[in-house]
Amino acid sequence: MPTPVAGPVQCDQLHVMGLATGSTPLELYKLISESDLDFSQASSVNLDEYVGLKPTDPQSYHYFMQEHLFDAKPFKESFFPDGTNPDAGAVTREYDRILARHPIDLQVLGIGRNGHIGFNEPGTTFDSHTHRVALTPSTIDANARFFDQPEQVPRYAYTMGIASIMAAKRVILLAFGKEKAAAIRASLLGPVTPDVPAWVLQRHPNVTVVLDVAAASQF
Ligand SMILES: N[C@@H]1[C@@H](O)[C@H](O)[C@@H](COP(=O)(O)O)O[C@@H]1O
Repeated sequence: MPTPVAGPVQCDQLHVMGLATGSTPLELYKLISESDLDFSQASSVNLDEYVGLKPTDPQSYHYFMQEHLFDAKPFKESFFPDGTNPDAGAVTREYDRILARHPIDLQVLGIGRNGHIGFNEPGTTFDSHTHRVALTPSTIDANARFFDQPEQVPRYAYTMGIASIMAAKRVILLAFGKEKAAAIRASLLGPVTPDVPAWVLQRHPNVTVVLDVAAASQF
């Protein structure tokens, strides 16, 4: 019988984790929080952040990550695009520099109902790096459930680009629920089109897709 290893488990292969927000990765973050995994020597980079929200704002993605993962599993360092800085050029250049210094070993991804990844909305070019986006009505509507009033949903966000996501060594795409089924089918089986940003993952050499039955219901 192998002797159980006591104490925290270092993830030797994971120096940099790319992290996503939204309801989809919540269960994953809960499992990690309750595990013996130790990320204190690893870095994290988040996909995106709303423009105009401070890290202390409960609706910010920074706050979300603190609450759902970092309080239980602190990383050595965690990065987000600076949502408080309205100078998009400065924010995106700085985040691209951070990403260049922190190549992602494993990127966690959810997917929007319209096939967006991060906040790369339909039509985003596959060679895009960090940029500022105007959120589509569909995304504003989908994310309104996290806000008291729909008009509180920020209209802009900073997001890693599609090329930034594709540079990750490995990707794990999670999708749960029937409202994701059409986007999943179009992404995994559909023809190439920037209208479904997640389609680009068909070109990535190392993607794991985790679906529940409802999200897989259109295969
Ligand atoms: N920027 C995030 C995405 O990274 C996330 O994948 C998507 C889906 O969210 P949910 O998992 O709540 O359906 O929401 C937001 O738009």
